[in-house]
Amino acid sequence: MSVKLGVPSKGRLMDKTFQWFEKRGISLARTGSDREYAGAVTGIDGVDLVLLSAGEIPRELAAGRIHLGVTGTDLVLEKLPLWEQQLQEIAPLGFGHADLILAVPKCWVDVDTLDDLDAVATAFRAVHGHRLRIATKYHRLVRDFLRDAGVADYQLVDSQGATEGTVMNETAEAIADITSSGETLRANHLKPLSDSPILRSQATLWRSRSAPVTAAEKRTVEALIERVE
Ligand SMILES: Nc1ncnc2c1ncn2[C@@H]1O[C@H](COP(=O)(O)OP(=O)(O)OP(=O)(O)O)[C@@H](O)[C@H]1O
Ligand SMILES: O=P(O)(O)OC[C@H]1O[C@H](OP(=O)(O)OP(=O)(O)O)[C@H](O)[C@@H]1O
Repeated sequence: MSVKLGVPSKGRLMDKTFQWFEKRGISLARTGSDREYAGAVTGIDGVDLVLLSAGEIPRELAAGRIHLGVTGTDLVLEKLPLWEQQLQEIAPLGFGHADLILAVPKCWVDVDTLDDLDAVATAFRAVHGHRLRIATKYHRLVRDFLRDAGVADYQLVDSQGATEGTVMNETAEAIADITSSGETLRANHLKPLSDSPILRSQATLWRSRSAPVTAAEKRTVEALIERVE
């Protein structure tokens, strides 16, 4: 048996994760054809690379099907309410920085803060007969944040991608999504509320607290952590 290391299977997170491990003398590589999700680890013995969707890595760690995994703080906090009992944070990786924010149409000139949003949400319900819709895939984080801020007159609309387009498509009035450069918000005529972000996220290496390990695998996990910390 080997230690399983889960890494995002595509895009910027995968490339930067590979570079981060490479700098620490551990080479991760995809093997096979472009479309084959197979990989290999060299530079340390007894570790298997498991290529996964970034969004599924928290669940795989919590279930103990992988021992170590790289994914964003946002995805862990959204998907695992009791994450500290299930995972141990090993190291922030210094990339994949993004803020989870609430954004509204730029033309809402009187709405800049959560208090403004609260006022608009109440008025919106009175005028339209339904609650102001916020599109997001971060249901738990947004709900908790708005509850703590005392905002109640809204409904969440599920959006698993292209969330900034929902306002233009008239399926939501506001959005909650990750932003880094702000380009996507600007291109879709949205502005973030000026309050602090709901969450600041970055790519992080996590260890599962529940993955079963033999004595040899435990030594491998600890050796890998020592190499990268
Ligand atoms: N523009 C961005 N800049 C930096 N990090 C980002 C950006 N967008 C998303 N991320 C981060 O990348 C991680 C993966 O994002 P996301 O869930 O969108 O995955 P994905 O690329 O759609 O992949 P998959 O569909 O396979 O899960 C998240 O932790 C997120 O915070
Ligand atoms: O602030 P920016 O630098 O413009 O980045 C923000 C965008 O990046 C992510 O989308 P991604 O490209 O992962 O696609 P998605 O719509 O499928 O989530 C995120 O969901 C935003 O849409």
